[in-house]
Amino acid sequence: MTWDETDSAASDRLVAALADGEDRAVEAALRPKDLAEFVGQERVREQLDLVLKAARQRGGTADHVLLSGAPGLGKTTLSMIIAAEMGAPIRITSGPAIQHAGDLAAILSSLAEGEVLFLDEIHRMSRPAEEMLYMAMEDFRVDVVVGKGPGATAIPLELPPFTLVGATTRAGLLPPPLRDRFGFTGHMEFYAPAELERVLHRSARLLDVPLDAEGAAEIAGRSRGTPRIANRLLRRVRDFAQVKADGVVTREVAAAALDVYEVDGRGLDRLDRAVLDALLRLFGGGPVGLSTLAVAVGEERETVEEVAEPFLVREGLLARTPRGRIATPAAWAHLGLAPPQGTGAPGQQGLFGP
Ligand SMILES: Nc1ncnc2c1ncn2[C@@H]1O[C@H](COP(=O)(O)OP(=O)(O)OP(=O)(O)O)[C@@H](O)[C@H]1O
Ligand SMILES: [Mg+2]
Repeated sequence: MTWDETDSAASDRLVAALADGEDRAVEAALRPKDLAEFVGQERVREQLDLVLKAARQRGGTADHVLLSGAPGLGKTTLSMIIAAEMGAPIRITSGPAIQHAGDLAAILSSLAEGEVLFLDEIHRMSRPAEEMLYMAMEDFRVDVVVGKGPGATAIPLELPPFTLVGATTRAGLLPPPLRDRFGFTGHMEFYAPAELERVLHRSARLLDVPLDAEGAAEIAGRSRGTPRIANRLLRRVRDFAQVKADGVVTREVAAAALDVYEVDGRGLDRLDRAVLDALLRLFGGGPVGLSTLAVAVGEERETVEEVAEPFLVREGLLARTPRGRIATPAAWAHLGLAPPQGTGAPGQQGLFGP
């Protein structure tokens, strides 16, 4: 099971990073339309701005762009911005949608000059399609194979210059020859709270939700560094503000709403807290094996490992060690528990300083 699949299995979570049905319905409306409107990612934005400006000055087509980063950080949004900034049309497809090289040939041969081809989940393309893509990216040419067996012939087909924008949540899975053919790679980072506050104010304006500065800060702190999650939490808080308060999203309203949805002050949900709680209360902070921990929480091993742990590790609450999972001092503090006397649980001595 891949990380993407487990995350989608758990995508009913309010803090899931992958898009759910409601997200897809509203995201188009919330997408920034140009680079200036795109919040954060300063480095990627600045570099991309140069790439696009230079291409425009030359009157040519922009280099191929690879965007990598966790779900919900703005890869699709940025691909559309690239097309808009170039004044070019965009064609959208994805790795899993391209089963055969012929599917890709059909798309490539119908591109207009300068068109942006957005290839989402590019790491999930089939091998033959990938090989066809190498040549298309480099030489703007494909070989279309006609016929079968010994009589088969390859007919070269010239393509108009186009810009490939590839997106991937797992850049490490891309074969190097593919990665090397991108002129520019932008790695998207998780967003700082102040950036998420800007995303939230912008979305609130578009959705006509009265949101004050402290309300935005409260939601931002619970959004796991991810604009998609911030926008989703904003919608739930809006419901609460409308039904239980006077419609205005203040710090109190946001906190009360997200407490109802069991998303805590740091963005942990019920599953995340259950894992930490078991680790601390039942196993004294560890080390404990993954399987044992999963049984204690009543979840599958994979769910704990792929769904809950990545964020806990990122937050510095849990560490994976060869001897098992251990809680950090921050985990004890977060659940309001006192660590065992001394330097921590057996086996943890010296791991976190004196
Ligand atoms: N920098 C940003 N500024 C404002 N809003 C953003 C930004 N990045 C993302 N968003 C918002 O977050 C939502 C999710 O972004 P997007 O769909 O581009 O993510 P993604 O990286 O393509 O995710 P996935 O990996 O699941 O395809 C969009 O609705 C968009 O409005
Ligand atoms: Mg996307």
